[in-house]
Formats: sequence, C-alpha cells, structure tokens
Amino acid sequence: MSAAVSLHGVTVEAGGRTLLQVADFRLTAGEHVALVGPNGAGKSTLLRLIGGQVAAASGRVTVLGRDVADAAPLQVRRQHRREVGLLSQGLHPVPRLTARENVLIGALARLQGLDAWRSWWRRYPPALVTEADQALAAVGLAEQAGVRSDRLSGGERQKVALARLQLQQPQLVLADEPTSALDPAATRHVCAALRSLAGGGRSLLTVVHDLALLPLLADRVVGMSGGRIRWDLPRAALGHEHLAALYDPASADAVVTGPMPASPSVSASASASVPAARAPGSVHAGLLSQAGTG
Ligand SMILES: Nc1ncnc2c1ncn2[C@@H]1O[C@H](COP(=O)(O)OP(=O)(O)OP(=O)(O)O)[C@@H](O)[C@H]1O
Repeated sequence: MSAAVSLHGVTVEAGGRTLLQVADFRLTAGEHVALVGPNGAGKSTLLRLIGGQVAAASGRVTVLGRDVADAAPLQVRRQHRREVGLLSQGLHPVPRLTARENVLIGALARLQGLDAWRSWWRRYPPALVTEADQALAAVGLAEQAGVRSDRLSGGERQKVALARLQLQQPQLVLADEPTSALDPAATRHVCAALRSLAGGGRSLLTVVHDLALLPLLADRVVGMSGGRIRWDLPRAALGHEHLAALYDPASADAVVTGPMPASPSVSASASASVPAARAPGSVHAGLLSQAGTG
C-alpha cells in the first residue's frame, strides 16, 4: 500500500526549543490512526506539520506523494487545500458567513471556470448548494443552514467544519480533538461520520484525549510524550504499560530511554518495566478499559 504520510528524521523547532523529533512515521493510505499522549506531548505539532501549518527544521516530510519539508507553509496549504482536510477546535467557520456558505467553502477547490468566478460573489451551482444542505442535515444542522456562523454554539460550529469536510472530500483527514465541544450523542455521530469520510482508501489521523473514543476512531494508536513517538501499535495490542509510559512521568522516565526511538515498535523494556503497583486495578487499567481494549 502507498503511504499517505511519511516522516523521516524530522524535527520541529520554535522559540529555541525542539518541539518534535520523529525518527520514522508512516501512515498508509486507508489507515485510521489516533495520536494519544499527555498535554504538551507534541500531538498537535505533528498534525500541524503534516497539515503544512508548521515547517520542519530538518528531515523529510512526504504527504500524499509531495515532499513538503522545504516548502513555505502558505504554499503547502495551497497545494493541500483539496487533498488534506483539517478539523480542529481552533478552526472556526468564517463568522459573518452562514453555516451553508461555510460548508460551501469546502467545495471551492472543485469549482472551475465561471463557477469558480461566481463563487467570489457567493453564488454557487444549485447542485452544490443541495450537497451542502445535505451535509448540514447529516450533522443535524438542517435548520441552521441559513444562520450566521457567529450565532452558532461551539459544538454546532464544529459540526459545520465536519460538513465542510464532506464537501471537500479530502484524501487525508487530520482531526485535532474533533469532538471536544460535542455532547455524547453528537460525539458518537461525528466519530462515525469521520470514519465514513475517511473510508474508501482515504486516511484519518486524529488526536484523541478521551481514550473511550479510540474504538470509534482508530485501528492503530501512536503514543507520544516529550515531542517523540514512544510506541506505535494496533489498538487491540494497547496495554496498561503503554498508557503508564505516557501518562505517568516517573514511569515514562524509566521506560523511554535513548534518542529518537523508532516506530512502529514497542520496546521490550516498555512492557517489562511497569511496576506491579501500576498493574490492572490502577488508574491505567481504567484508562485501558476506556480505550476498549482492557
Ligand atoms: N509556536 C510555538 N512556540 C513555542 N512553543 C510551542 C509552540 N507551539 C507549541 N509549542 C510547545 O510545543 C509543545 C507541544 O505542543 P502541542 O500543542 O503539540 O502539544 P499537544 O500534545 O497537542 O498538547 P495538548 O494535548 O495540550 O493539546 C508544548 O510544550 C507547547 O508549549
């Protein structure tokens, strides 16, 4: 299978700090992968690197066949406007546009000739408007299609962003805590919609804090802390020791050693060095059962 994303020897730096160090990471086309780890682990930075919003200081970043490591972020955004879809709490719909108009933005790259020209005046082909309304209805916002986005709630705005992705039809979806503003029912619905959007050979890379959502969003899980990938394994293989290595700093210090551990792999020491006190029954067992593997 071809790679949707491939990183090799990558570092990201800002403010005199190294925010990210990734020896190797590969997302195969059609894979659904979750990034987990504590606050400040570098998950969003990794997503932003792949999305072209931050540049690598070194190494090679290939996304959908394009080498993006040396490109300016703006140029990368343009190249990726069609193929890479972004979903995050920080991405707000344009406030003065209606929900429908915001969804239609997702289709701009599909418009050609006169249709592209007319879109400057917010006039779109009727078939596209119908498509936008259907996407809004699918996320439960049929009634809000004509409402200005700054009059929508945070969760509703997140749903508008998802509907926009439906029209964009990206090859790769990068989602940063895509359900953070949603109620439980909407959370399940959005997870299912994301999976469906990323079906048919498309790829999904999602930052997940709520481990209970892992079964809904990912088949493979990548653990990060301190700007590095600590392990990379199928969701079914997730064990309490892996979570302990990420979320318990003392354990992480003991488990993770050496420069830039490669992925995918889980070091033998990671499994062996979790103290008995953190065996099932502890907070990690709770996390594991949330993750749908315990
Ligand atoms: N522009 C920046 N300049 C300097 N440091 C930054 C910048 N952006 C992020 N960082 C730092 O990089 C580290 C990783 O941040 P990142 O947002 O990737 O973490 P995260 O794993 O997504 O965290 P969270 O779960 O809290 O969202 C943090 O220590 C953060 O303070």
